[in-house]
Amino acid sequence: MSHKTRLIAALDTQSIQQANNWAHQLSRHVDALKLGLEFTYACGFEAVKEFSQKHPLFLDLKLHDIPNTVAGGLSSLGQIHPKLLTIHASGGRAMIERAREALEIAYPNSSERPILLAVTVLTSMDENALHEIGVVGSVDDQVLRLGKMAISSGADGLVCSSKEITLLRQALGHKPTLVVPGIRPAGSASDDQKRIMTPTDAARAGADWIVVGRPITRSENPTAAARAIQDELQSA
Ligand SMILES: O=c1ccn([C@@H]2O[C@H](COP(=O)(O)O)[C@@H](O)[C@H]2O)c(=O)[nH]1
Repeated sequence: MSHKTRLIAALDTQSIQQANNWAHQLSRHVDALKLGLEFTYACGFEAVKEFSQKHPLFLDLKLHDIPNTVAGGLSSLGQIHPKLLTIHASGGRAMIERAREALEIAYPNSSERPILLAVTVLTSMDENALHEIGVVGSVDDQVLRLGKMAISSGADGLVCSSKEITLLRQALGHKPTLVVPGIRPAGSASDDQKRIMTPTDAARAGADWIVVGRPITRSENPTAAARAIQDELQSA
């Protein structure tokens, strides 16, 4: 059986009404919806909680702090039941281990526990950006280093770009969930995303989930844009 790549639409907005409108238009055409910093800071956790009761949710808050604070943050998720959530791999082994422990306590039933994803290198960064923050070597080296460390520390999966999927699969096998933003349909204008691929190429590379924001939400017809991406994934 061929590998199925699932589609997440990123709803980056400060408006509950806008998020609900998009969810209404998109929920039959995508596999999950992503809320991140913009929605959470503007609309609050009650709004995130309500949303999570209606839709499969990827809660992308990318926690990055000392282990005790990250563990405390995850313990406070309470009634929110995201399907996937994120921390930064660069927070280090102790932070990831504590994040894992906190989730196991907060969600004792493993079938309800969110998939813990560690962000390797943001898809908006290229090699120059990495060098500027003092990382020597290639993006591939850094993704691989962080990816191996994060999985061995208890992360269930990684956020990476499509360009690193083959490398990560060779090193880590097929168990880790690979979630891939930086997706741009052919012909898209360039923007802040640096390590990009089309939906077709990401599916062929073996992404478990792709995350697509602006190509859907800024399109004149978000439903048609999501359906076109699903069609690409089906025929990849
Ligand atoms: O490395 C990363 C990690 C997370 N993201 C998030 O994905 C979406 C992508 O949105 P687009 O509009 O399709 O660029 C966005 O919410 C980011 O926060 C990422 O892009 N890269």
